[in-house]
Amino acid sequence: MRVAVCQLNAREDRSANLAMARDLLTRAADAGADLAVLPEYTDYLGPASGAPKPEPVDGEYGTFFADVARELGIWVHAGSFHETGPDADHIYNTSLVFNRSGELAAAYRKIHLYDVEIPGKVSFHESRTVAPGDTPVVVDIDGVPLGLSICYDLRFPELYRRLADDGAAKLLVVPAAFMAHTGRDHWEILLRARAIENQCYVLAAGQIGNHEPARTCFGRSMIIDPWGTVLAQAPDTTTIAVADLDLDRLETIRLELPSLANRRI
Ligand SMILES: O=C(O)CCC(=O)C(=O)O
Repeated sequence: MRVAVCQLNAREDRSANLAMARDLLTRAADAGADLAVLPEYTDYLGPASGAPKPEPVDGEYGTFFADVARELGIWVHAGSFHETGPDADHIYNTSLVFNRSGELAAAYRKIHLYDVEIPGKVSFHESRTVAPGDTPVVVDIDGVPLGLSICYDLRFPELYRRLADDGAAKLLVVPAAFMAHTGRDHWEILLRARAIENQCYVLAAGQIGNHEPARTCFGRSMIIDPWGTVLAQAPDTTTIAVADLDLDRLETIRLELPSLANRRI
């Protein structure tokens, strides 16, 4: 299976963001990818005051990526978008996955919300405008189980253990808009830890660069194997990173170093 992670800089112009995403997905398909992954909030990353009107899963955002998946004939993980929430003040931060025919294969609502106060560095209160999801999701991609998560979820290993355990996930996906301040020290180490401890491939697609009013995203989108080795990493620009996943290698690692089987629960 060949996979691609797409790295982009979404801003306030939703049509421009979608056009950029389509361009990267096309590049991924041209490179022979079976599955391509977009970052968190591919629809819009800008001031809360200009945020797009939230939509249902089958709204414009979903329809756009369903069409792209069908046209390109690849699996598309459409990052995340502003989904209609449970009340007027809250949306859901939701990922959608489309199969090669453009059918919706899965939807996942971000469970862990980024409520952080690091004086002078990060002040973020996601739960003021976003309601948490409550359901871990694993989706079958051409016979390979893919576990879903979004950005801050990365800090909660119990979610990934559940995806790998109950869901039998072999791939874990992390669409993100990871802050540069925390990303510098935590992004790669957390991604590689999730890969090693769950003996899974990890596909991490991040936003890159500045977004109004005051957010800088770390980028460094990467694909990691179950041994924790980085197979591909995007440079600091709008681009894709591509890697071939070897499921036999995953089984060999699980057989030779059976840490999942050696657990004492
Ligand atoms: O966990 C972090 O440091 C960043 C998380 C984040 O930016 C997000 O969830 O939007």
